Amino acid sequence: MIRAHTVEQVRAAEDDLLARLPEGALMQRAAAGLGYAVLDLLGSAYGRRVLLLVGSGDNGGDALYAGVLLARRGVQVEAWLLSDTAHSGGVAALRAAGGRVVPAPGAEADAQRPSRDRFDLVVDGIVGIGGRPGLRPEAVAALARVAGTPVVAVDTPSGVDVDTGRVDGPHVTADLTVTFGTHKACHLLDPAARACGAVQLVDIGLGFRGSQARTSTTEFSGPIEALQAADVAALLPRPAPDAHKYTRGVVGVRAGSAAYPGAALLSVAGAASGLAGMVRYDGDPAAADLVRAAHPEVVGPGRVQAWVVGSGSDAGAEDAVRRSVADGVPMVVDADALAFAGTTRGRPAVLTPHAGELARMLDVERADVEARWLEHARLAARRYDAVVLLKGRHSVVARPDGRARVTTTGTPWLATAGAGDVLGGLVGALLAAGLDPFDAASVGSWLHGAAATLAAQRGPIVAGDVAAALPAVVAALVGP
Ligand SMILES: NC(=O)C1=CN([C@@H]2O[C@H](COP(=O)(O)OP(=O)(O)OC[C@H]3O[C@@H](n4cnc5c(N)ncnc54)[C@H](O)[C@@H]3O)[C@@H](O)[C@H]2O)[C@@H](O)CC1
Ligand SMILES: Nc1ncnc2c1ncn2[C@@H]1O[C@H](COP(=O)(O)OP(=O)(O)O)[C@@H](O)[C@H]1O
Ligand SMILES: [K+]
Repeated sequence: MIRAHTVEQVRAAEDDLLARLPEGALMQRAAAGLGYAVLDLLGSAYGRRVLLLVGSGDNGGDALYAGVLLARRGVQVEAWLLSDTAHSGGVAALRAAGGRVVPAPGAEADAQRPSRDRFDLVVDGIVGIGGRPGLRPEAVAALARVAGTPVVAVDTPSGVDVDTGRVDGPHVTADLTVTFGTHKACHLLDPAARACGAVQLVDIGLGFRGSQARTSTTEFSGPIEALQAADVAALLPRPAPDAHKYTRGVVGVRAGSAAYPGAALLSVAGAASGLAGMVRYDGDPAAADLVRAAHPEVVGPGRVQAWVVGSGSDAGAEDAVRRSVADGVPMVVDADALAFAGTTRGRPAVLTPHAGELARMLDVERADVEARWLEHARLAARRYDAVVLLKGRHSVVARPDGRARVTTTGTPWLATAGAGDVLGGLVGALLAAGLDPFDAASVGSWLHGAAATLAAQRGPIVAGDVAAALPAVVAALVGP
């Protein structure tokens, strides 16, 4: 499990460790991890040209000492200091290792112009966890001079809001972010996560004790996690040796309509992933004929352990929600049914809006949701007293108490019509199999993204391909 920690928590953990280590040891660990990551990306050292953008703090210090490691291996390293108080030990060490140091803008810098504007790679050591969101003009100007060059961000892409994943104003967009000790929220949550590129964690020995909530300071707070393959494997329902179809759980689908029969098929395809014992379809008769033709194992209405409601339900959504709520079993509320999500209060439920649907549910603009994914998912979870799975590039699953998980599997090819219907069915199957709404939503979202990535290896995908790839993803996790 990846757990993001706040800046405050990182500082506290760092204090514990600093007290036990010789001065500078922690920075050397970080810089070594960073330096080797840069070497990996460069593929070779001798004669390659790397630019360090160095701010006033320890983030710049990490960049400078990584530059020392690179210079010793034959990389031509140049550092542009963006402040006249850059890490002095790091500056001296880089000079001693043969690196070129260009002072901060001013009289001295005018006398010593940067050697060139062409580099193989830029290391962003402008600011890390000590940075305020946004960039100062000198940083913006320096980045503009090397636009188009691959960027490795030190700890965080400078300019993003580390603890919320928000992006207000100019920021670095990296190809790789090398972070230290633990992930931070900005590595998981969009839009900041998009600015990170790939994220590599370097272990520097930081330890985190006690509850994460301990040091939380905002009203809507709580741990932020990202499931990994092993976590999903551990949570996946598997048939007991003496299982029969009813003990494995029955999932019911109330989706699709005469106008949208395809939604019934796709919702059922997600539910019929094999993770529950049986699938029932209870919807439009014409859609039911199509469902039976495509999925002969699907049966008609009856008792279920979870309902999936709303994908393509059209005018039937309100009635489908009402009848499902009356059953008292956990439910997935998707698409057309989200307009009636208020009536599920007090029942275990997973609401699965995309950003536009969540904006309507909260009466805000879609752009607001897309600027602050976590905050809006948490707000909706609390307001609707349900688990909210806010779908997007990095989907966010939030509980009413603020705990949240971010899905990092997936591919942009998944942005295809009907993909959400498959997801709803899959989450319903996991609910029916006995997972609680938070686990069902986050495990389902992880599997859905992984299945899309697998299917997309053969080329562009449609929603049905995602459902078809689910068994192979499950097999890779838990074996046949
Ligand atoms: N905390 C830890 O556990 C470790 C931290 N290390 C490094 O230290 C970094 C944190 O260092 P610092 O606390 O010195 O903080 P930073 O280096 O992130 O920023 C320091 C200073 O930058 C200036 N600043 C703030 N916002 C700015 C902006 N938007 N534009 C330009 N300048 C701005 C401020 O004067 C601030 O004090 C981490 O991100 C990491 O790279 C590592 O060396 C090792 C371990
Ligand atoms: N850019 C993206 N990268 C990865 N996954 C995406 C992206 N955009 C959307 N998705 C995923 O694709 C699915 C789309 O679902 P949804 O918006 O409900 O579409 P539909 O209503 O057509 O089924 C969601 O699971 C969402 O997380
Ligand atoms: K940085």
